[in-house]
Amino acid sequence: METIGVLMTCPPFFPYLLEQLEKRFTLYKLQNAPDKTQFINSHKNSIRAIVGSGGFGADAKLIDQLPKLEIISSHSVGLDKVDLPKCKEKGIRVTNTPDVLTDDVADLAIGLMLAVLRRLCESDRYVRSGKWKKGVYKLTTKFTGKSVGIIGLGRIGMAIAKRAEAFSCPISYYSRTEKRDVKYKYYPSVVELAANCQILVIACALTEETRHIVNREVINALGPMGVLINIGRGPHIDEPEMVSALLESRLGGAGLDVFEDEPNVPEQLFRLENVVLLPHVGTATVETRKAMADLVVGNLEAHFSNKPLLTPVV
Ligand SMILES: O=CC(=O)O
Repeated sequence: METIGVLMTCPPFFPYLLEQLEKRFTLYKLQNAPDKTQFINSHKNSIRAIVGSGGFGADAKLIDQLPKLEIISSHSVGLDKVDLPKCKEKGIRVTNTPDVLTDDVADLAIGLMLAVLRRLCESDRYVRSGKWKKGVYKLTTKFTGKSVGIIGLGRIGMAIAKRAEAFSCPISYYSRTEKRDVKYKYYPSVVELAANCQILVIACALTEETRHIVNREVINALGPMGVLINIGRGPHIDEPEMVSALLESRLGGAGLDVFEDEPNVPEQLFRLENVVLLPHVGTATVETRKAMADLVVGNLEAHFSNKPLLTPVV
């Protein structure tokens, strides 16, 4: 294969992906460039592909700057950082990494439910700080049997439902339309879903329609005993509203893997023990990140050898 220029818009965070790309392509690492505009200008005629991630994609401005761009291969399932309409308009192909990460993200959602209700992080801190020697730890809340409401019943939402069922949790969901072949209870609005579950999980894609899908009204419907879990994207939640609700005890707790302005997390949350905060690690296992990297590279190889893409979106 001739040497093809690939622009990596995400930080070179995963050595395996880097190695695989560098073996096959001429890699331009945008995050390492001191002057990004100048960097793009000097390489724009060589760049035929972009590799991005959940946090770093390609906006309309970047796409327009690259006259030879043919494909964007994202190391993520979420494509909210890629301007999809622009890609469609210009005939640029887009791929993501679905399926291989579903288990990890669903596992983490259940982990967050357990961590919030059973106070796993706080009780760990209790032992480490020596407080156990002075007295037993307080009682927590049972997880088994809690009703779980899922926003978005796609691949990840279904995998969460399956796991929660094993904990005898009644499952309900919200999605744009009711799913025909699903036995879980459907609510046509997120407020109704929140009012009828004890744990509300966000598992949908981030789009203009789902931005702030969890707003003040939804949070109030979930209520002071309710727990909010987010393994989707930060902007799914109106974050200041969630922070106020937690501070005012209008919301029972939260397990959050994602935030509106990562890696900045509202510091008021740091002192709340009913909140568990993770640094966007839903897919961050060695096994899954490798499988995602293989898909990123596989899609590029398929495209540049005129074969069908492995996981096309556009
Ligand atoms: O955030 C991770 C992903 O979209 O894969």
